[in-house]
Amino acid sequence: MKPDSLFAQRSIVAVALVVLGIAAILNYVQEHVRVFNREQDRLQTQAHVIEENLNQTLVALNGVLGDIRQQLPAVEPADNLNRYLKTLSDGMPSVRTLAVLDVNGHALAASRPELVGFQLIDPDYRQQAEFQMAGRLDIDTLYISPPFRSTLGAFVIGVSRTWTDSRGKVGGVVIATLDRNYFSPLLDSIRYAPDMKAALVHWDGDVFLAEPEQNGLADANFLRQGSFFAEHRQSGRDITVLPHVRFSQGDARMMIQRTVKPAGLKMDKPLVVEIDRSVDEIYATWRRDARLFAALYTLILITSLFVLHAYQRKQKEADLREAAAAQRIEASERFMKTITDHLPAMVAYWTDELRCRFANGAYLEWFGKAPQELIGTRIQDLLGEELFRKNEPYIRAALQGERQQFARTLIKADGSTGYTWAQYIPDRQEGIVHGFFVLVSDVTPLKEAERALAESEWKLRTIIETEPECVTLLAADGTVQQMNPAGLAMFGAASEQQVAGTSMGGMIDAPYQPAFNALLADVGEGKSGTLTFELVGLTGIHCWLECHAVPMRDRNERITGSLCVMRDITDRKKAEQELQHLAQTDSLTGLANRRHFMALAEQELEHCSRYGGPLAVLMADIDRFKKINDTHGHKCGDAVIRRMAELCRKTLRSADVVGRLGGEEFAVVLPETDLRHAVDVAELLRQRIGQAEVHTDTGEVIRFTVSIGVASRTDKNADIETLLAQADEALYAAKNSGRDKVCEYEAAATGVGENGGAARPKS
Ligand SMILES: Nc1nc2c(ncn2[C@@H]2O[C@H](COP(=O)(O)OP(=O)(O)OP(=O)(O)O)[C@@H](O)[C@H]2O)c(=O)[nH]1
Repeated sequence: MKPDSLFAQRSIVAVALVVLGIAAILNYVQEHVRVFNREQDRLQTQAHVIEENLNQTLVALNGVLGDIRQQLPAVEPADNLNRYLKTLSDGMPSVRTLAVLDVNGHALAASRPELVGFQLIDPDYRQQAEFQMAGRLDIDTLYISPPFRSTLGAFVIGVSRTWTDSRGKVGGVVIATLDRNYFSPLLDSIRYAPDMKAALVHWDGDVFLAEPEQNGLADANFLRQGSFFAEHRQSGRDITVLPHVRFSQGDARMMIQRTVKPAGLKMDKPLVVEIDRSVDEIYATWRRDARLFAALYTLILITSLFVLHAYQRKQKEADLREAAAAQRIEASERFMKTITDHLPAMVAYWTDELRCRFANGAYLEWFGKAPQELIGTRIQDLLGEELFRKNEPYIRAALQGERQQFARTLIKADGSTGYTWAQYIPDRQEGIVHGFFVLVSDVTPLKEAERALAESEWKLRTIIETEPECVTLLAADGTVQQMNPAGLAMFGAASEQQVAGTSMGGMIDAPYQPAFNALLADVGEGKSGTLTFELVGLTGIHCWLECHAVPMRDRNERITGSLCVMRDITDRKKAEQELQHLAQTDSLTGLANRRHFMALAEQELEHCSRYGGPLAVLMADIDRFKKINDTHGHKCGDAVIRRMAELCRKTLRSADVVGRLGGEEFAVVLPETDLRHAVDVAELLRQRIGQAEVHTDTGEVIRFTVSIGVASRTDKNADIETLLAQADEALYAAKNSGRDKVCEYEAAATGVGENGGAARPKS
């Protein structure tokens, strides 16, 4: 809060308090005047009540005294007069005694008969009466005596009129004494406050009656030089109001003095009613209210000052907090501006009235504006009508609280085409949209990169789709995601949908599936590998594929699957198989040649060694084959050899391994066959060969025989060469024993065979 504001607040409170104080003071001054006027009116009214009563009394007495005076000659004797006076006196409660006095003051008749003959009048009053009687007599005047003590001791005022005898000579006075006991309650009745005093005073200053009764006051005389009473007398006014009199002792008082002198009544001296009240008591309520207000005002003053002080202190604290917050906001705004100015994007804020409130450096630069030019500008003016019309739906939607994003192609200031990606982000606070943030990114490089990427993708796709090899993408679980047309053709699929989601492992032949799964597992670990396998496609086409698999990774280098490039190697595989077949097969007989036979024999021997079964070997050689050749020609010799091979195939089991070791020599491995059964097989073979015929082109029939050596595996450590050598030894024995024989090899050779070797003929 500014010092000016603090001062203003203090001034306002001070002025308010002063105004309140002045208003209250004015009000209390007015109230003071009102209290004064009201009290003055009330005192005057009360004085008037007494005056009226006295007026009536005096007028009535004047009449009564006049009546008595006229009746005097008629009322005789004295007793009758006494009764007459008593009757009149009883009818007038204010009158204590009615009496007819002679000039000496002796009672000639009285309402109280006991007074007859006594001198009733006070000596002072008698002097006055005598004075009246001496010649200044006025029979029309009502004489009011000063208060005096009567013969019976009562304190009275005498009211008298002069009477004359039949000769017109003054005979005395007709007098009525006013009873103080009658006027005392009357005077007391007009006192409406305890502090109120009332007195009935004779014109000469003698006090006749005072309420409340005060010691000595009844006998006091107010007619002193400079007294208030003397001033009232001298003023000649009927009424005197003294708002603030102070006696030598006592409090200040408001006093009313009223002369009692009925109009039309001739009196020698009037009476005076004097009423007064204590000024302190008159203003007691006012003063109490004023004190109360003063206390209240002081309380209000202190409270106001305290509240103001507390409020201003809180305001100062709030100001400090606000200033700190403003500093933070300013720093934050500076920070935000620094950030936004370095952002490779245009940032701005538009209010709900579509006026710019903030724009970063890039935004200003794009539109070529300075900050002071742009802030407050209408968006229509900045964008222009055409662009505004295009963007207006997004603007309206953003102001409805919906986030907007859209692409826009713009012509830049330098004339080049720029691509932007705009976002309108509503500024929603407590459900109300106050404006929206604009974030515009220049995506021209991205667009160009996208275009280049699209071109690259198109090229790649073209390559893949025209690639004669199968290119397929597999998911991490080995299912097909994508496959190019060449791949679809290999797998016999009509469309990509037919294979999409299918397990690749399930599509290849069962024997290769473990190896293929192992390959995918390796790829899943980041390795690459190659596998050749056979495949029977969906349409039943058989082919050989060579698959090269590499891992596929996402942008985080996470392996997401595998890329498999599969080449159809069926032709190559067939050629290889053909070559292998040729390399392993004897071209004349189709049997395994020596090398292949030896390999197969090794396998069988190894199997036998592993599982512990028996195994036998035959060595067969056509007898005197040279002669056949020589007799029928080499071609017929070949036919004999082929027939020999045929008979071997027909006679022996498929599990038996037959090979042509060279010329007319054949070897056979008989798995799971002991020597005895091997000899039987050899014998059967010998017999069938012996029964066979080969027809030459010339119609001749060639018959031939064979010698067979049999050896069985008795020594577990014996290799195939040893066994063949043993069988060959038995063959040698068969040859030597006359041919067309089967000889078995015996380990403990004792005279076996014709040459005494370790073989002996079977038959
Ligand atoms: N037609 C033909 N003859 C062959 C082939 N290979 C070897 N020969 C001949 O087979 C003959 C083998 O003769 P020999 O080794 O002397 O034995 P043999 O005449 O059968 O006499 P024994 O074995 O003792 O009964 C030779 O004359 C070879 O030229 C062949 O592939 N075809």
